[in-house]
Amino acid sequence: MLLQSTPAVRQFLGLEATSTYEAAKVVILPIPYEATTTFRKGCEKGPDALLEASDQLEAYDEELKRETCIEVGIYTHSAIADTRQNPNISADEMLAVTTETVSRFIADNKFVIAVGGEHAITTGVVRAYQQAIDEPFTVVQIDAHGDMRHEYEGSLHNHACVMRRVLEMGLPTLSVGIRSICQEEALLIEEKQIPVVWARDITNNPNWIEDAIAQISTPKVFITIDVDGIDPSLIPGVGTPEPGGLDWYSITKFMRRVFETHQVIGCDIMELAPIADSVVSEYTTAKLLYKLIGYQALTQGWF
Ligand SMILES: N=C(N)NCCCCNCCCN
Ligand SMILES: [Mn+2]
Ligand SMILES: [Mn+2]
Repeated sequence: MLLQSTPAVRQFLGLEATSTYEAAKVVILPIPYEATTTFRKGCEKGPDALLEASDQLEAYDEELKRETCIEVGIYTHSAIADTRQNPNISADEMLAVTTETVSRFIADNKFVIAVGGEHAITTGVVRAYQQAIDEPFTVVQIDAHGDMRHEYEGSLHNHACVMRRVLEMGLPTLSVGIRSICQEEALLIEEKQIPVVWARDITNNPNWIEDAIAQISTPKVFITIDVDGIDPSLIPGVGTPEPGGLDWYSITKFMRRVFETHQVIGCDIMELAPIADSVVSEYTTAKLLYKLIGYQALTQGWF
């Protein structure tokens, strides 16, 4: 059922595809939380910028040959842990409300896509899935950075530590697009043999997608996308841009293959920090989010 009245919360794709929460298969959860970003700030503005840009997306997906949003109800929830409203939200408060909110959506059998905000949020999202699912799942990370530091700038929940917290949950991981790590992370990756697809190897290996897929050790997968994993020439609006990132068709082809070969239980898209007078970062990120919904619909028989 499409809502007739204008919803109080800006909806992904605008009014073209608004669904009620009850009718929606997909719930988008804006989490404009920013507390530990280093270098360039602004990712607390990411969710709103993405939603505004999404108005300009075509409902029709020329790859899937479907109007995904018409066939798959998409509901955008109100923002949580909004540091624009309350800069003093603690990491523990953000994690608690994130886990509680995502848990509610999981219990309602929704496919959740959380939109940050800084990458530290992902700890709260993954906790919700680990509490809901009694089997291990692989956290597939798209990122320029390892984010495997034990702590950074005095916090265990710095955005540079999120994948260390995930590893501590005992979950298998696969990190893709990595091209910036510290010595501590290099030693950890070597010692624990953590699966990493290095950005530089992607350019040298035409079979990199299937080789990466082969490293996923569980049927279920959670995908966390730090948009700085994509090249800054495509998404310059990030906190710490690193050259040599994934291009559009690399990320979308990889995502489609992950959806085709594994059960994706949920996703998040983090670290979009829009640039004034430019829409390319938020538009590209919005389009990537829509592609994820399309691949889930395609592989789950929602079409
Ligand atoms: N977005 C991220 N995950 N960034 C990682 C933290 C930045 C580390 N800079 C280290 C600078 C040392 N001079
Ligand atoms: Mn990053
Ligand atoms: Mn990250």
